Amino acid sequence: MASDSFVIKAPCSSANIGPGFDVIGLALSMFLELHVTIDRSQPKSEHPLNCRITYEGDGAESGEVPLDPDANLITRVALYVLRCHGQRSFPVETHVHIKNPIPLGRGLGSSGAAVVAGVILGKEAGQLDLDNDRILDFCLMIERHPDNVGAALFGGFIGTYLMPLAPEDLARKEIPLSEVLPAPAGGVDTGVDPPSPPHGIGHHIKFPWAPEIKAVAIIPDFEVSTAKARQVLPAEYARADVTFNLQRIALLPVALGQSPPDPNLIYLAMQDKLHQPYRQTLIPGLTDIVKSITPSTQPGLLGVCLSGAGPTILALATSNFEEIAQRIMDRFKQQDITCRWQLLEPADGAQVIRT
Ligand SMILES: Nc1ncnc2c1ncn2[C@@H]1O[C@H](COP(=O)(O)OP(=O)(O)O)[C@@H](O)[C@H]1O
Ligand SMILES: N[C@@H](CCOP(=O)(O)O)C(=O)O
Repeated sequence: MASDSFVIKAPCSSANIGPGFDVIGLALSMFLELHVTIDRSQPKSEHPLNCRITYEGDGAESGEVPLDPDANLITRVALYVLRCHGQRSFPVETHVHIKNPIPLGRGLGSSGAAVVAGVILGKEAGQLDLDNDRILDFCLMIERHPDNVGAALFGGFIGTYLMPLAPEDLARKEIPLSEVLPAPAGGVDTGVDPPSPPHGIGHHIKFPWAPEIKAVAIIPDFEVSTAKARQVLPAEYARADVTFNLQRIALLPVALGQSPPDPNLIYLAMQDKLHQPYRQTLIPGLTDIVKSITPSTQPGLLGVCLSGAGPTILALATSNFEEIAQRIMDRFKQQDITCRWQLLEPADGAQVIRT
């Protein structure tokens, strides 16, 4: 086909949902879109790596998202996929228009959606035969915790897990990120082939979700990078804290699938001792905010947790969404933090729409 035009759509996600650190992910109804046109009839391109990027959405005014194809996360990921298949650059002439409403660095999986969309962009641009399991392998070479990319790729409410790999595959999977996505080279191809992912790194299982449960995202006006929010976590945990989370993670998927939902069970099942207490250092008042409302003090509320690595707070509820959001925003206000809120619901996974 001489020219091709399509939209890649990937949802945002809320990871962990309390006790499910690096395991549980929930795809939600806010979507990154890549509007792509490829004109293969052009003899050559004026753009580095044959790709022009335009961007609208979160961070557009601050210029936080680079428009160089070897600096932008989405196109770097796509180039990684292309180069693993012997293609050194995008086809002449590729235009990627990014529409991104997902707030950057807020714990709603903007990077997970970007990585999933980037791998699919590489697949489509390179006309590659990659199924979703293989797409997940590529995603996991970049975003190494599977909860966000799993949710963005497969959609819905999921549990994710990594498989034990043979030693040579493990070494390949643990290759430093700088070798998978080399530092921006100013459009110059270093000619070095990147390491291809081992097969079957990660998998997922879908959990049921009771239709009356909605997600209220309370989004503070500051960023916390996921990398920084992982650095504050301890290397080791007390056995009692691990047991506490195991007991709750065994309840969570059952509790959120039951209709009608049991608010007290869900509230209990969303407690965590493995990541939220430590992230309080980056999110002022976090522990108090998470504990500030319960189903007995707020009708409609089911549970509250940190969304991903934060700073967004996720409240699951069946009604009174605005009141719940306002109560949490008031708590943040006591810390001089302003927020906005958005009502979201579970979403399907990434898709390609031909235009
Ligand atoms: N649509 C996008 N286009 C390009 N880069 C993006 C996009 N979305 C996210 N990123 C990159 O990912 C970073 C945020 O990732 P991260 O710290 O993991 O936070 P989160 O995934 O919780 O939003 C951004 O600063 C940016 O570098
Ligand atoms: N399990 C990860 C999830 C990070 O999610 P993000 O949306 O903040 O990128 C973690 O808790 O670090």
